[in-house]
Amino acid sequence: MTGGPVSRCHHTVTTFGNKLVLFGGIRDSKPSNDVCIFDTTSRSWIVPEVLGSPPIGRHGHSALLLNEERILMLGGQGIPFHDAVWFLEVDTPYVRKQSQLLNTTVVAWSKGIFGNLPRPVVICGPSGVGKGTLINRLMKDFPSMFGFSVSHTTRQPRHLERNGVHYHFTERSWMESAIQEGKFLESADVHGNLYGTSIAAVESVANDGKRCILDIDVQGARAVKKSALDAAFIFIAPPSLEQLEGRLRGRGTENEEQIQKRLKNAKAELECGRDSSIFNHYLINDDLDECYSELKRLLGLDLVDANEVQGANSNQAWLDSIHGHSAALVGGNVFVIGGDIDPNVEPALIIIDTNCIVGGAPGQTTRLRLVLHKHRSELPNGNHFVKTSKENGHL
Ligand SMILES: Nc1ncnc2c1ncn2[C@@H]1O[C@H](COP(=O)(O)OP(=O)(O)OP(=O)(O)O)[C@@H](O)[C@H]1O
Ligand SMILES: Nc1nc2c(ncn2[C@@H]2O[C@H](COP(=O)(O)O)[C@@H](O)[C@H]2O)c(=O)[nH]1
Repeated sequence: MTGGPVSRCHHTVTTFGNKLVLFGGIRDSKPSNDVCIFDTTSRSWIVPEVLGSPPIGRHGHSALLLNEERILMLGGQGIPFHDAVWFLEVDTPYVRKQSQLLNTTVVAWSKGIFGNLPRPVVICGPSGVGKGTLINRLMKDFPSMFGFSVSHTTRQPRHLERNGVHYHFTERSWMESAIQEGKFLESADVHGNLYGTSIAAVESVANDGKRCILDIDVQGARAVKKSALDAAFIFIAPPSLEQLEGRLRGRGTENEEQIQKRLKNAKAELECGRDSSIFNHYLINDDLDECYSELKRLLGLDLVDANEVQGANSNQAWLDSIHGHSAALVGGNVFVIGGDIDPNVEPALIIIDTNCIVGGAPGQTTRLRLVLHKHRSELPNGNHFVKTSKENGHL
């Protein structure tokens, strides 16, 4: 409990049960992204535990409670179209579970996406099979399309491995606490070290509008399968255990004891790779070029020219820097009226359908749908469109 949030203006306050959820505004002359909750029964302020990567600070945005479980935050001055919709989950199953775990009030951020994002891809297979080689090639050929989920690990960095690029190299005690705090999507003991995918790692790729690639072991794949992340699962197998051993030795990054441990674990992993309740696809990495072509085919890239691939989300400029507008919810449709979209552009009417949204924290909320976007000049009766709509009983 505190005496209340720092004073501000151009924020939003949304009613949720007996609580008021305050977000954003100009605070200390800067756009803020903090969340404070006022309990109207006890008349006291609560500072919640905020999970997920938050949006950058904003003011002049609007906020609406959807289905008594999440608050849609829309726009904000200077906020680009691709960052305009965020959800603050206040009572979803994920938030309820985390509240129980952490024994405190929890809210969680999830970025809103129009349409479908391609599913994240989990690449799995025994150590030395060539996962990293295939993923590096994919990232090099399609840099604007794919982003790598940088895992945390307690193992020592290899020669040329960079912290924050290949892995976040971490102390076990730090990682164990972070896992307890719910910051990891999955984690596992692999070949004697702790590895894990943080929620932030997956979110950071998705927030860049890219398709996330996870290179994780079979225990991790099992855990991700059970999570809210709707991913495609691909298992990569070697042509033989002898060739796997040859590749591991040829790589020259492990000592004899570690090689033996990895080869021993490979046998169980190869059995698990055949489990069709987890893996959608099974590839044998014999000839590298052939395996890479097959991987591209599975990902729908076989007919795509790597040089022509652009980033996602290119046609939503109608939400660019929308602020000072008002928004109302009717039957799952968000009606956005007015607002300074751009000093040179007149106010508009925008209708966004939230009825089909899927996903949510930890991760993004997708399948938002644009129903209508009209400039003032395109609306009936020019300046009086709100009055006219009231008279007609609909917008
Ligand atoms: N099809 C292939 N034929 C021969 N060598 C290969 C093939 N694919 C990969 N390699 C080589 O095998 C070694 C292991 O590959 P890589 O490091 O990509 O494996 P990995 O599956 O990512 O292993 P880890 O899980 O331990 O990170 C590398 O030296 C790589 O050049
Ligand atoms: N469950 C997870 N497994 C992971 C993760 N990151 C990597 N891995 C797997 O560990 C082994 C060994 O990797 P190495 O870099 O030490 O050779 C390999 O199978 C990886 O796929 C993770 O975040 N979670």
